[in-house]
Amino acid sequence: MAKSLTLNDLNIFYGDFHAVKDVSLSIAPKSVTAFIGPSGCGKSTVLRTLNRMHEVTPGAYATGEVLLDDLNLYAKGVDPVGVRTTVGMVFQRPNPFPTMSIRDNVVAGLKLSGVRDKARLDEVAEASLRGANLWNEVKDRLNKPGGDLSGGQQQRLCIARAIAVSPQVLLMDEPCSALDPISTLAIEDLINELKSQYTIVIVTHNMQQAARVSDQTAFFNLSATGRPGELVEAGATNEIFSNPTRTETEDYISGRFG
Ligand SMILES: Nc1ncnc2c1ncn2[C@@H]1O[C@H](COP(=O)(O)OP(=O)(O)OP(=O)(O)O)[C@@H](O)[C@H]1O
Repeated sequence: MAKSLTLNDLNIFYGDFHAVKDVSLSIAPKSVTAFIGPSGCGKSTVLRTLNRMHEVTPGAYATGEVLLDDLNLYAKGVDPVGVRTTVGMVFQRPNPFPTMSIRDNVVAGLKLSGVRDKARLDEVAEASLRGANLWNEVKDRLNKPGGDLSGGQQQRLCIARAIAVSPQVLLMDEPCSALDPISTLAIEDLINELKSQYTIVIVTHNMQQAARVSDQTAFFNLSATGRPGELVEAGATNEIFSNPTRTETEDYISGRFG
């Protein structure tokens, strides 16, 4: 079941460095939200706090709340490993285990959590590969290494791996930046299909991509180097692109800076 995310007064730090300031944002279930903004404004940092990946960096921490429906992911007693299963992540560069088979790549998370039944693993591998629009291309070579696939196929394999553990939210950090235009369109089509089941948040530098795939756009900026990044405005993507409230949003979207 896809869930909502609510960020309340989120402040994010790397040791002494205040990287992102006072972010409050609501993300509806089964929607796609795009994070846009110039380099260094904190898009990836905010994304990583949504599944507690951020705190893997030594000295990094966040204050405020991230609610998954009603559950505060930062409440005492919440297991960050469990959070990362519920809120899955796909990275900029496809990162399958290169020598592991395609099938085993998809079910790696399930195996780690103790599932051993072969029929069950085969079933999840097929469903996840179908869900990632990769099944037809790989069904005859499931035992070949994941590293043999093209870049676009590897990224869809990583999406299959992320959905195999039945997450409620999918985070994508510039998932197309290492891909050619045709593979990029395949991933965008896939995002459109996945949002019927998952809540999706995507960081992108590509304005057309944000306009094509997202329902909501959040524009981040920073007032000067060394200052924390801030959420300037968020709203329905067609509004943000056609009629932004703030001049800096308009300047960024129209390519006047960033
Ligand atoms: N591991 C880290 N340790 C210390 N500072 C970091 C770390 N990761 C990011 N930062 C700093 O936090 C700020 C926000 O970085 P972040 O990568 O989130 O920005 P971004 O908007 O995603 O940038 P880009 O579009 O270039 O990927 C930057 O000043 C960056 O240097």
